[in-house]
Amino acid sequence: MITLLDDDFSGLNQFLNDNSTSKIFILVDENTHEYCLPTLLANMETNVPFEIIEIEAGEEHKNIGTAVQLWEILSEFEADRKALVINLGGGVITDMGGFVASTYKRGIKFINIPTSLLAMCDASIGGKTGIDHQFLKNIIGTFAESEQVFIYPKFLKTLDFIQLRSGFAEMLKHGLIADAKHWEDLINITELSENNLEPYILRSTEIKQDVVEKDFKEQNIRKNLNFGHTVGHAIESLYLANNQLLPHGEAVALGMIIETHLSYLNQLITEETSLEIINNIRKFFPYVDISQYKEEDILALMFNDKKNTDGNINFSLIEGIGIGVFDQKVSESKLISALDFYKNLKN
Ligand SMILES: NC(=O)c1ccc[n+]([C@@H]2O[C@H](COP(=O)([O-])OP(=O)(O)OC[C@H]3O[C@@H](n4cnc5c(N)ncnc54)[C@H](O)[C@@H]3O)[C@@H](O)[C@H]2O)c1
Ligand SMILES: O=C(O)C(=O)C[C@@H](O)[C@H](O)[C@H](O)COP(=O)(O)O
Ligand SMILES: [Zn+2]
Repeated sequence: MITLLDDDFSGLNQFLNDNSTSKIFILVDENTHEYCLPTLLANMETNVPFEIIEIEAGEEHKNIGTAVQLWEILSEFEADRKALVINLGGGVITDMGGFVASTYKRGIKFINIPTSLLAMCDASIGGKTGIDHQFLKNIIGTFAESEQVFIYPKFLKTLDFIQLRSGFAEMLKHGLIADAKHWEDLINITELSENNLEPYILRSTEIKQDVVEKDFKEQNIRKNLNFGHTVGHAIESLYLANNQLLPHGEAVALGMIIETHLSYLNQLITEETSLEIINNIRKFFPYVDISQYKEEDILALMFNDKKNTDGNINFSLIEGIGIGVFDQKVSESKLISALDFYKNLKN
């Protein structure tokens, strides 16, 4: 369940009041500690004792080392099965906090209070939790639903532009796979800002929630939400492995460009439609340099994608604006040609 929070956080307080909880653990990173926690603490009304747990910000900390630290902290504080974890942060916090909560003592309750655009529109919803391992994205994880998601759009006021744009990529994805009108609305935004984007957050959450309700464990239609991610995750992994920063959404934007071109090469969309999509994505996103990575390394990572079966890469592509299609096979030559297509966009 997704609840939009008013300034007094009454939706959250109602939840806390209705649930019998032994102790609350609020998970933050250093940024959400500084920018979001004060608002939460000023408005949260509960007699339940709470602890604040801070981890370092960034994808490079979404790993087993941090998970171990968090399990140990829960254990030191004798968190029992009636404890509640509040994940206050971006997708790293909601993925990691959800993973830790869903595995500690075989699962304790958690709620998500997303603070980045990406987490509000995508990561906090749908129960995919996880951590990266050996630079493979979300390779260890669980499907575990949060008790509730509480969205307070005003948290976006302190989010920087790069992170805002990163979340915008997932919103574009929602339009491309499920709602041509959402896509149109988004590409007509002239300047990305929290004010201009706020009206469209709700639609993205609806699209995500609707897909997840139909296929929680990603057996079929949920795979559409992975559009742009087969290539995107491979590139994100290579950046991570090389200690370079590439926000998730930028990797997804690049992935969507390449996978849109693949949709054209597989004759699912016309060249005209593919160029319309690609030009619009490029209006918002900078070129990501992938020339330093070998094609064989990119392909090897894609062969470890979670959607694959029987040694085949299963792409989630589009067969029109607003129409996702999953389990699509692509020949290796088309894949290489799509990577080359992207490299040639550099100039
Ligand atoms: N589970 C899912 O369905 C799902 C969906 C999409 C993405 N993800 C995952 O989400 C992660 C990306 O999430 P993200 O983009 O939110 O990254 P993030 O959590 O790293 O947040 C981005 C940066 O913004 C900062 N930040 C967050 N909220 C802020 C605020 N209100 N003010 C100031 N700074 C703030 C964070 O501290 C961080 O430095 C990736 O790990 C990705 O794999 C998961
Ligand atoms: O919720 C989903 O399903 C998605 O695919 C949403 C993606 O935006 C998200 O990045 C997700 O974490 C990717 O999942 P993965 O299974 O490919 O790790
Ligand atoms: Zn994503």
